[in-house]
Order: sequence, then C-alpha cells, then structure tokens
Amino acid sequence: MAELHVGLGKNSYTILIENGLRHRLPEEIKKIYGGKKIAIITDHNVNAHYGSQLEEGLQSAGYETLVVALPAGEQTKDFQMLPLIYEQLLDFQLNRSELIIALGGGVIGDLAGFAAASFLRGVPFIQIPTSLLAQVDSSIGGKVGVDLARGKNLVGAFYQPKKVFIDPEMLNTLSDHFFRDGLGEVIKYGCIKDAEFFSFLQTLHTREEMMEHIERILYTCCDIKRRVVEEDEKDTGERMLLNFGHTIAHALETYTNYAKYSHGEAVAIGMVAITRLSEKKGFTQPGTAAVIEALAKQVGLPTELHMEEVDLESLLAIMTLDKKNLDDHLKVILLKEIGISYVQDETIAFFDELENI
Ligand SMILES: NC(=O)c1ccc[n+]([C@@H]2O[C@H](COP(=O)([O-])OP(=O)(O)OC[C@H]3O[C@@H](n4cnc5c(N)ncnc54)[C@H](O)[C@@H]3O)[C@@H](O)[C@H]2O)c1
Ligand SMILES: O=C(O)C(=O)C[C@@H](O)[C@H](O)[C@H](O)COP(=O)(O)O
Ligand SMILES: [Zn+2]
Repeated sequence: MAELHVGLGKNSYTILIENGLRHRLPEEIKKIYGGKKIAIITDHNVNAHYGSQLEEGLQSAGYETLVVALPAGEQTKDFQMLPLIYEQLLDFQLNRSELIIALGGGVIGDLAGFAAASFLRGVPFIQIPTSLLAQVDSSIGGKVGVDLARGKNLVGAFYQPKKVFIDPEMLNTLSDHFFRDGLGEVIKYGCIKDAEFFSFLQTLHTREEMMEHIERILYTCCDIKRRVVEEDEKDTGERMLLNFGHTIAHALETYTNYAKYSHGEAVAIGMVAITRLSEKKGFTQPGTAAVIEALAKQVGLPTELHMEEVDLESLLAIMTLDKKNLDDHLKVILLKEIGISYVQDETIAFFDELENI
C-alpha cells in the first residue's frame, strides 16, 4: 500500500494505491463523507465489472445511490453529454454537499469531474480510476473537461477531487489495447522527469512483467504528477511539461475525429514527432527520438505520424487552438535529453517541418 499527499492548500487530498482496495471502498468513503447520497458516474464496460459491487457496498454502508452509466469511449467526453448527466443528478436531488464518484478511465474522470465542477456550481467528487492511463495520470491534478468538435479538452476547469483511490488489481480486466495505451503516458513521465525510470521501463517487455512492477510504475508516475501539480496547479509554467507530445497528439486526435487514435497512442506519436523536430533544430541531444521510438515500439505503441494521411495546414490550424498558446507564442515542450524537459516559446512555424521528419 502507498499513500501520496497532493499539497494544494485547502484543495489538498491523498492518493491511495492498494491492491484489492475496491473491496474496502465503502469503508474508506465513510471516513471522508458523512452525507446521504452518492452519484456514481461510470461507463458501461466498467459498470459491468465493478458497478454493482461498489453500489451494493455503498448501500450497505447506508448511502442512497444513483448510477449514471454512459457509453464507453472518447465520443462520450462530449459537451452534449453534460445535460444528460445534470438531468439525472436533478432527478436524484443530489445537493451541493453530496458526492459524485468518477468510476472509470480518463474519459469518465474528465467528464464526471467537469459535471461535478459545474453542477450547482460545484459538488465534491472522488476519483476511482480504473484504466492504466487514469491511474497514472488523469485522476490526479484536477484537469477536468470535455472535447469540442474543433478541439480536445477545450471546455473545462481545474477542480480537484477529494480523494483518489487506486486499486491496481482493477487493471486485470483492462483490454490489452488500453493497457498499451496507458503506457504512452507512463513513457512520458520517464521522458520529462526521470531518466532512471525510463531505463527501468526499457527492461520490461510484456504486460505480465509490467504488472509485476505495477506498484513502482503507478507510484513513480503519480509522484511526478503530484509534484508538478503542487508547483503549478493552474498550468502556467512547470505543469506544461505534462503536455510533452500533446500539441501534436491533440491535433491528431481532433483531426481524426477522436476515432483513429486513442489518447496514449497519439501521445506516443506526438512525443516521437516533436523530439525528431527538436533534434533537427539542435535543441535535443541526437538519438533521443530514436530511443523514445524504440521503447514505444517495444510496448506496442504506434510512433509514426503518417503525414500522407493528414493535411498539414489543417493540423496546424488545430494546433493554434492549443490552450498553451499565449499571445503570439506557442509553448512547445522539448527534451534536452531523456529525463530533462523544458518549455520553449515558438511560433507555429516550428511545426512546418513536420512533413519532413
Ligand atoms: N485530466 C487529465 O489530466 C488527463 C490526463 C491524461 C488523459 N486524459 C484524458 O483521458 C482520456 C483517456 O482515458 P482512458 O485511456 O482511460 O480512456 P477511457 O476512459 O475511454 O478508457 C479506456 C477503455 O477502457 C475501458 N476500461 C477502463 N477501465 C477498465 C477496467 N478496469 N476494466 C475493463 N475495461 C476498462 C473503458 O470502458 C474504455 O473502453 C482522454 O480523453 C484524455 O484526454 C486526461
Ligand atoms: O495534467 C496535465 O496538466 C496534463 O497535461 C496531463 C495530460 O496527460 C492530459 O492529456 C491532459 O488532459 C491535457 O490537458 P490539456 O490542458 O492539454 O487539455
Ligand atoms: Zn495526456
């Protein structure tokens, strides 16, 4: 069992990582919430595996519950889902002091978190992340939101959960596709902050090997994210490092209508592409992109940005909507070398060479 504290003043909370924690959730929730009602927001896949156990446990602990189960997938992280959720919360008469639980992957965490941030101007919520991506990244730090057709995460808020409960055993039911996908963000953490962790990842070849070391993987990523968020909760500087590979990733996801690449896949492609560009311009130690590419390939992630399949002008137009853009500047996240990242002011011209990398 491991516990991490995210120190954000009155918005502080803890992350609990424990095998089998799902069986003890009602008891843990009782410690932090003395109200009557709990709304669980989840998706159909996760609900089928874990919904009834959680709901029944909470009912046995004396809570009145509502389960809002939505279709699985990125298309659900849409603005138009919100009224459907609000309607059900209203029917349930959830009040401002009562609790929302996000039970699922990053899609549910972001969407339910934003519903919590906006319903009645803010209802407390907790994160029970069930995908690898959500356990290492999206459940921590309070970035919640939804996608628009014109761009990813373009509507949202910074709204911290009251607690994050991580049960690594829940990953046993995750598909191979989404296990791999989460590794895109895991590799990101090694790239931006921890060369030793990156080297450790290079020694792991199979899902089984990774599951043998899952506590180290989860703890290392959560700890890096916690430290970065503590330093810059509102994403004005240091936190932008967590966006390594994401300017290209988000543009690619948007361009392909959230249907071709899952987020971690797009991040893998984005990290390799930006590092190739950066090497070409002399900002990154030569050979770094190849090393990231090799690790991504080793775990089965895509690494090639197939420019013949996309229109560069359209991709660049989407990038200009990136939330990191301030004034006339784009903020690009680059590596000096594996483990050392920084933010650099650039113009959109930085990406002109994308067709030739
Ligand atoms: N807020 C943040 O800081 C942050 C960080 C990274 C990514 N994100 C966002 O997270 C989203 C991607 O999250 P994701 O990859 O978890 O996608 P997801 O929520 O769609 O989950 C992936 C798939 O796995 C299924 N699933 C989840 N847990 C399962 C389990 N334990 N057993 C069986 N099936 C399970 C889901 O039903 C879904 O089909 C993207 O929208 C991305 O933008 C947000
Ligand atoms: O928490 C952060 O900050 C991140 O950037 C984490 C990213 O992995 C994540 O994809 C996040 O949702 C991106 O946020 P955005 O602000 O670029 O939309
Ligand atoms: Zn991400």
